[in-house]
Amino acid sequence: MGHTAAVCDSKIATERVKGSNGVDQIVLRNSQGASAKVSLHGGQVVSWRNDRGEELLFASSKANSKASKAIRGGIPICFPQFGNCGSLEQHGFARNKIWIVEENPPSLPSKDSRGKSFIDLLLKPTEEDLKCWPHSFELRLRVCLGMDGNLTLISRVRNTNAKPFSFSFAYHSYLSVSDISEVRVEGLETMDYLDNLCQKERFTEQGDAITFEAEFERVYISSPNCVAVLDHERKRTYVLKKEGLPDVVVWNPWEKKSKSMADLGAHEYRQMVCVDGAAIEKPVTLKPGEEWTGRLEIIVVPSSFCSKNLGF
Ligand SMILES: O=P(O)(O)OC[C@H]1O[C@@H](O)[C@H](O)[C@@H](O)[C@@H]1O
Repeated sequence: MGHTAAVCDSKIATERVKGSNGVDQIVLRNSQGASAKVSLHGGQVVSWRNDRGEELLFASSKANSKASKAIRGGIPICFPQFGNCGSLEQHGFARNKIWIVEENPPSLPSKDSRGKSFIDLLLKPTEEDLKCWPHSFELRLRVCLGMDGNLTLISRVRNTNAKPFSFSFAYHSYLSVSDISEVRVEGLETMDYLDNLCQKERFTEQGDAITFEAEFERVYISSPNCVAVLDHERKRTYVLKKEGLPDVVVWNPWEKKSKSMADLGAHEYRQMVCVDGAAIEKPVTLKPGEEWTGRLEIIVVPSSFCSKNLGF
């Protein structure tokens, strides 16, 4: 992690450290000892720890250390394309670009800053980006760590072009779990989904909750704004609350696919599940000057708390 230097964004003191891929990361801390780390590579949250120092996001032991690649784990930002649905590279270019810290971004509601440690990042297209996606935009990301340790990501996309454009977006959130066989995703019952393992065919979720026993790759359409991921072994529940993000992606590569992924350890698929707040099925369209906001808050609670208080 080498060099450290103080970064003051004038609102809150944060720290800048060098990531193992050589790209700077911003460390956010709250007064309770929780922390989050955001890489300028991709605007990707690469670590989120609670006040006991436990890592809440999965990070692969074989994560690529090249500065040109997204890290396998954390929360990569997929923009302006999700997956391979388009002419761009898989999941779009934003996760592979170097973002900058923005000192004075346009204001956000006070709930997205009050009492929180936060950092604002900005991505604008380069000449190179404009050749493959000819739309001028500003993509802003605020990452906030609350007093309670909650993690909130707020993305804003502004059309700075003279013509409308459309895009897809996802917070590709790799949650750390004890073992995938212990995991249950609640809140997506009866929802329609596109199954990426069946040529994106549309089905309706029949089960009470999602459990995992094979490769899983679905986009749940127009899903509720609150989804819970329960880890029975750890008795820990992640609650994802989203705004402006109608869809939820649920992904686990399972054994065979993970063997083909050079940056994932042989059995590491068991320690992760991706549950993403996303806008995929209906791409977002912005007219010149318009702005879109997509907000994801992740809360971690004991599982007993969740079932009693969150209505699952
Ligand atoms: O390996 P990547 O590009 O980070 O993508 C990871 C996975 O992301 C998922 O969202 C896709 O549904 C999978 O098909 C893909 O393999």
